[in-house]
Amino acid sequence: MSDVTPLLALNWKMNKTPSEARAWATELAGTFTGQGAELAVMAPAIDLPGVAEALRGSRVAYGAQDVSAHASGAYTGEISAAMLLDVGASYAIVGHSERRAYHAETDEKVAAKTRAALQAGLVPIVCVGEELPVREAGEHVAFTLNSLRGSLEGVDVRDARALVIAYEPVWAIGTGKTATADDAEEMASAIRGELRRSLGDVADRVRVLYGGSVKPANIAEICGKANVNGALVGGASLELDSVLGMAGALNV
Ligand SMILES: O=C[C@H](O)COP(=O)(O)O
Repeated sequence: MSDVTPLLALNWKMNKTPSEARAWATELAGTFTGQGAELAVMAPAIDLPGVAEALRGSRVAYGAQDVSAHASGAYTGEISAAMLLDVGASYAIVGHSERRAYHAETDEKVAAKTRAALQAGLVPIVCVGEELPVREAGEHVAFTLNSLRGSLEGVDVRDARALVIAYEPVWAIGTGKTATADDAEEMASAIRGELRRSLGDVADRVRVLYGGSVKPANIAEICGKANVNGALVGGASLELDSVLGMAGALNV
């Protein structure tokens, strides 16, 4: 593992009511000691005020699962970066494959959200990754890098901590099929190369995460690879024991 502090980002997706989220976060705050990794809870937006209160004074960060491309105005149902920052959020997932698939989010839209987050001072976790037929055709690297370029159109970052990239092969999400650690490293390394071309040396310290059926039993091997700086976790992020197990496995 490199000297970049790994990020363990917990994507609850559409799980946990505000009461459940607050109780869970209270328990986490009392248990997590900050073992060698940064931990961030990516909660449903409506859960965030309660999560914020529960995590106050702890070493756990939090964020949202999406953010509007717009700063304010007539965009019914959307939540702006400024609103998220106001409840103390540090991160927003952008371009998750479920948003791309179920909400028709294109790379262009993802780039607009990424820019909006960055302009406001919220760290976007920009997700890219291929579907199974693309991998089977051997085109996964070219596809994912093309998507990354589109998702970062117009983005310029000087501080490596301002941006996080998550490689999530769609075929490994919620399926129990994990990419091998070598698969994750192949793509993370390619992503870093692309970031170097667009951002320069700052790319060496941008965190590149892997996501897709990560759990306590496989996180250390995957995140032990040189270019993998943590994980974006769905299913295994819902239970406290499993989260503490993953955080412990990342202890460096
Ligand atoms: O954002 C997280 C990913 O979609 C991975 O989900 P998963 O860990 O349930 O496979």
